[in-house]
Amino acid sequence: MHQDFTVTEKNGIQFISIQNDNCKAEVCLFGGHITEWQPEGHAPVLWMSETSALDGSAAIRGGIPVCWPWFGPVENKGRHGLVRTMNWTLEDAKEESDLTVLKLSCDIGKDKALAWSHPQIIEQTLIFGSRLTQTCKVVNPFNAPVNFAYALHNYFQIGSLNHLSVPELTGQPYYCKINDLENQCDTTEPDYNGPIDRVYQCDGPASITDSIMQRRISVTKHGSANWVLWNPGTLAADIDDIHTDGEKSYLCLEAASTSDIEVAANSSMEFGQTIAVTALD
Ligand SMILES: O=P(O)(O)OC[C@H]1O[C@H](O)[C@H](O)[C@@H](O)[C@@H]1O
Repeated sequence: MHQDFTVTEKNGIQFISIQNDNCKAEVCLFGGHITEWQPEGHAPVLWMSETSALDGSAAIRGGIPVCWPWFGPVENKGRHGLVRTMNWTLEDAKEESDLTVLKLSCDIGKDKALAWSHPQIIEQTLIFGSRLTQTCKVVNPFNAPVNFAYALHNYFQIGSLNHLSVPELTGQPYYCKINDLENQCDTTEPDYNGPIDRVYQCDGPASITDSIMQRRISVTKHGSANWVLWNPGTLAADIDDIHTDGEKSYLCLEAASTSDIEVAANSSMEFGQTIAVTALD
C-alpha cells in the first residue's frame, strides 16, 4: 500500500502529515486539530497564526479547533470545552482510493464527565481529498442523559475582509455577542472587519465568496443548529497568539450548536461538516 501519511513529533506533540493525489494536509493530535488542508490546484484553505503555540501549552490558534463538550466560556470550566487542549489518540489511518482517512478519539475521563454531565468520548473521522469531511461521534456510556455543545471552529484564509460575501447568512436571525442582543437580522451583508461575533440560527449550508482569492469555500453540515461568525478586528491586539495583522487574513465561520444537545443514556450522536473549494469563473 502506498503510504501517504507520516507521523512526526515536534515540541512534544504529534503531527500527521498527509499528501495524496487530491490534497496536502496536516493534523495535530494535540486537540485532534486540523492545521492544514490544501486541495490540489488551490491555495491553503485554513489560516494559521504565525505565533500560535504548537507545543501543547495552549490551544492552537488557526486551522480547525474542536470546541467540545461546550462552546464559549463557562464559569469555573474555561473556554470552548476540553478537547482542544487534550492529546487525542490516532485509532486508524488508511488510504482509500486517493483519499486519506484518519480516525481519532479523545476520552475526557469518567470522573470529569460524570461531574460535569457531558458525554465521555468523542471520535473523529477525517477524510482528506478534494473535499474535507469531518464527522464527530460523541458517546454517552452512562445510564442517564447528558448534554454537550460544540463548534468546529474553522479559521478560513481569506484575501481581504473587504471583498467577501457570506450570502446564506444574510437575512438569518442571529445573536450579537458583542452587544448582547438577541434576534438581530441584517438585510444587507455586514462589514466583516471585526469586531464581529455572532451566533446565527441556521442549520443549512454556508459559503464564503472571496473575490481577491477568486474562490468560494462552501461548507455543508449536519447535526448543527448554528453558524458562528467571528473576527476580532481591533480586539486582536489583545490576543497574544494572533500575529500582527493576522486577523485581516481570516474569517471564522464555525459549524456549531451553541446550546445544549441531549444525548440519551447509553447512546451516541453524530455531527460534522464537509468543506469544498471552487474557483470563481
Ligand atoms: O480565544 P478563543 O477561546 O479561541 O475564542 C475565540 C472566539 O471563538 C468564538 O468564535 C467566539 O464566538 C468568540 O467569542 C471567541 O472570542
